[in-house]
Amino acid sequence: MSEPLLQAVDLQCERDERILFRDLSFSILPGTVTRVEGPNGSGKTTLLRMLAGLNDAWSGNLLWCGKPRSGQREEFLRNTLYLGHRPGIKPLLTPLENLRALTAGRRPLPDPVLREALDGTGLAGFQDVPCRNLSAGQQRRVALARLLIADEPLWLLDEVFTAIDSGGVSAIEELLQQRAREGGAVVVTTHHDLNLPGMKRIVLGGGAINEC
Ligand SMILES: Nc1ncnc2c1ncn2[C@@H]1O[C@H](COP(=O)(O)OP(=O)(O)OP(=O)(O)O)[C@@H](O)[C@H]1O
Repeated sequence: MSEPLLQAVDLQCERDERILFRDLSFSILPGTVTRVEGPNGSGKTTLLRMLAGLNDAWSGNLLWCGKPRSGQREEFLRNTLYLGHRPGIKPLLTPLENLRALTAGRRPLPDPVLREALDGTGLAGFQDVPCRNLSAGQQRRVALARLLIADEPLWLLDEVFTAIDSGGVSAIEELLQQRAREGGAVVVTTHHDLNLPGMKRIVLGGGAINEC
């Protein structure tokens, strides 16, 4: 069996003196899609932000490729794509300008590549329109265009299906499976009825359970 990309050991997180989860252990293996499930407020976003290195209020251990993540933060960040539950789009910028800004710090790409990614998310004809004039689903699609050009092996995706129509959801499902087929791994939270073949689950709320 291949080595996990990410391993969580005995994670515990408390919010306002309430334990969200404890003794939570799981492995994220290459070639897998894992869904984090649980009711509103059970800690899905909190867990994803912990995994992404955006929240330090937790205890336990996280290993990246078998070694403590704390000692290899830059390596971890370089290999991880996190999309939060807000699209993170600047309303005054166009989709193209937003995508340029979102990718510039990591892997600057030429405009034709960015335009192709925006086309691929159904934004042909809207690439130069300020995002404030786009619908909620179109704004989400600007953020999702990153998935078409991402080379990070680990994707952490929080509620990225919000405001996306059924055709768009199917296209994203295919991208997640493609990342897994390519040897990457995806951890996703969603209230959508996502049911991919072989999908792993981490279930929060009422005592955390995991199946991976
Ligand atoms: N910065 C914060 N400070 C204090 N409590 C917080 C903070 N962020 C979240 N919480 C609390 O932690 C709990 C879990 O929140 P979280 O957003 O992780 O849940 P969730 O499972 O993603 O919910 P939803 O399905 O509604 O998106 C909630 O009770 C929330 O109020």
